[in-house]
Amino acid sequence: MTLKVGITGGIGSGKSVICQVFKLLGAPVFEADTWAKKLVNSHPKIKNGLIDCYGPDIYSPNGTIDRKKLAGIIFTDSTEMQKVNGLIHPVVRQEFMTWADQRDSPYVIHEAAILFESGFYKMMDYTIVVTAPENMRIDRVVQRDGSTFEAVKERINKQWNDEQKLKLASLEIKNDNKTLLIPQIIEIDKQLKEHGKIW
Ligand SMILES: CC(C)(COP(=O)(O)OP(=O)(O)OC[C@H]1O[C@@H](n2cnc3c(N)ncnc32)[C@H](O)[C@@H]1O)[C@@H](O)C(=O)NCCC(=O)NCCS
Ligand SMILES: Nc1ncnc2c1ncn2[C@@H]1O[C@H](COP(=O)(O)OP(=O)(O)OP(=O)(O)O)[C@@H](O)[C@H]1O
Repeated sequence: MTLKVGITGGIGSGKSVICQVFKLLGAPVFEADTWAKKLVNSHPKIKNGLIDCYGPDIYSPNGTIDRKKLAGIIFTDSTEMQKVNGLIHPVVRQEFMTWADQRDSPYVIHEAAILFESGFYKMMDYTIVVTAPENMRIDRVVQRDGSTFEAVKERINKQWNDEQKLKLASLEIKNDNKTLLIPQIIEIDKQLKEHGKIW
């Protein structure tokens, strides 16, 4: 049976970098956010649902989502966010299950920024939280995206904190520039491949 391993972490924690290493070790990685963004533009159930809620102008004339409009709706009103997530998440979940069933690998990775918040974690055999000190995360995102300190801080304030995530997680990967990163990843990969479990 293919094990399902969920990886999450706050903005700038290093989820994507770590998933790249898992990919190099041969693990298939499902990037939930990338899939969700693709499905918003292509899946009839989501498209019809969003149009029913917000009118046809939520899509541009070429059929792609108006990101600014949707972001304006969901990031200012948590009820609307729940409604939109209620349309998107069941479809992403279904796509993930189908995708995972088709992979020939001892384990697969599900990378999601909101693994716990969305309840996706319940479908995983193991969950990993990537952690790093807040200031380091902010510095990384400022460097990566050219965002301001304040803008990153605002995002952080809207996400669950590490303590909340770690309470539900099976494991932590420390990406704090103090603990060696690659050996932590190699050890998890080895446990999964050789023993079909993480400790
Ligand atoms: C709402 C959209 C158009 C906003 O685009 P924009 O480029 O302004 O922002 P971006 O994509 O960088 O997201 C900003 C941050 O919000 C988080 N976020 C995005 N969508 C959601 C959501 N539905 N629920 C909670 N957090 C979300 C992202 O993880 C990220 O940290 C876009 O994020 C989108 O299409 N979201 C739907 C995809 C989705 O639900 N992703 C969540 C993971 S399954
Ligand atoms: N150990 C590290 N050493 C140096 N740079 C790092 C390290 N980990 C991550 N980075 C850099 O920090 C930035 C943030 O990392 P990454 O994009 O992987 O984070 P993320 O958790 O996926 O963020 P987001 O939630 O915003 O998608 C990237 O530019 C990445 O290259």
